[in-house]
Amino acid sequence: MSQQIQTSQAVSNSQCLQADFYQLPAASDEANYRLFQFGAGENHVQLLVPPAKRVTLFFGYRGDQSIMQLLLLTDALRRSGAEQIDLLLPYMPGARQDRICNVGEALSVKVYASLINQQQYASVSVFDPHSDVTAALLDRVQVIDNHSFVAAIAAQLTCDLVLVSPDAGANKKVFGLAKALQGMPVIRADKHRDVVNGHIIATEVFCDDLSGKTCLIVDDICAGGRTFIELAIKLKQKGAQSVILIVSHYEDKASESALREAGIDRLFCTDSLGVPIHISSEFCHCHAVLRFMNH
Ligand SMILES: O=P(O)(O)OC[C@H]1O[C@H](OP(=O)(O)OP(=O)(O)O)[C@H](O)[C@@H]1O
Repeated sequence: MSQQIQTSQAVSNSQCLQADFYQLPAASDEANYRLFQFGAGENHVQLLVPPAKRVTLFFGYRGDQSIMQLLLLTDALRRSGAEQIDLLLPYMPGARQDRICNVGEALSVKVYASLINQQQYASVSVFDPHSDVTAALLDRVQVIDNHSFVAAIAAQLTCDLVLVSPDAGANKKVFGLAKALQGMPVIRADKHRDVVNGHIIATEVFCDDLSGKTCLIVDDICAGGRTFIELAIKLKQKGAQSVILIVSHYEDKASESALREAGIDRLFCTDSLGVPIHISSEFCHCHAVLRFMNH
């Protein structure tokens, strides 16, 4: 009898420990739940099998509608018995809107963070958010830096590498990264942005000669790409042999020809915002973000 009890206890312990994995957007062969929209536009989620008590929920943000899907899926999981939900959040929405730049704006990052906090996740793991404000606002947060992502790329390159910090806001993170990469040299740069229209007015690189160097520009996100276009032009003017852009998040909006013409030779990103489709695979190498999220 005791063996029977031990066996059933062992099974129930392992069930307690084992977490089900859910992902949103759903995988093409998703069998755990279905998601659809009613005619008026509401999303609807239905679980097809009961979840384990512990669930790991990977949420790839795909616009604000996907936030609603996340809230519905979270609710469905809890109602069906999930007691502990750990959220993997490769991209924190609103992370760049971390301060009020113009009168009348919303503090977007706080709004998104409040919604996530209301879900009472056991933990929230965020990959390379724009600034420390994200970590300050989210409850039970774990920030996953870009070190292993950049290290995996740098390991494939045999040339004379330098890191380039594109602006003052990136300095702290890039110097931390340099330390993790056994003291790789850092070139600092800065840009001046008109906060009213978002245009970049000037870019400076604090270094004279980059002859023979392969410059790794490392930043959290490439949106329109103007930051990196202006910077790459300056780096090539200073003699850089090669310029490689490494961003954790890629919005898939920048023009490949504009990036190339400015002197960017390759782009590395993750699929935190989806696999880019408007850029060629010869130019852009996209890594699966889950690999770098300690999962
Ligand atoms: O591809 P782009 O359109 O040029 O945008 C990308 C840049 O924007 C963000 O910085 P941001 O200028 O918002 O930094 P800040 O918070 O320091 O103002 C990000 O960290 C990149 O540097």
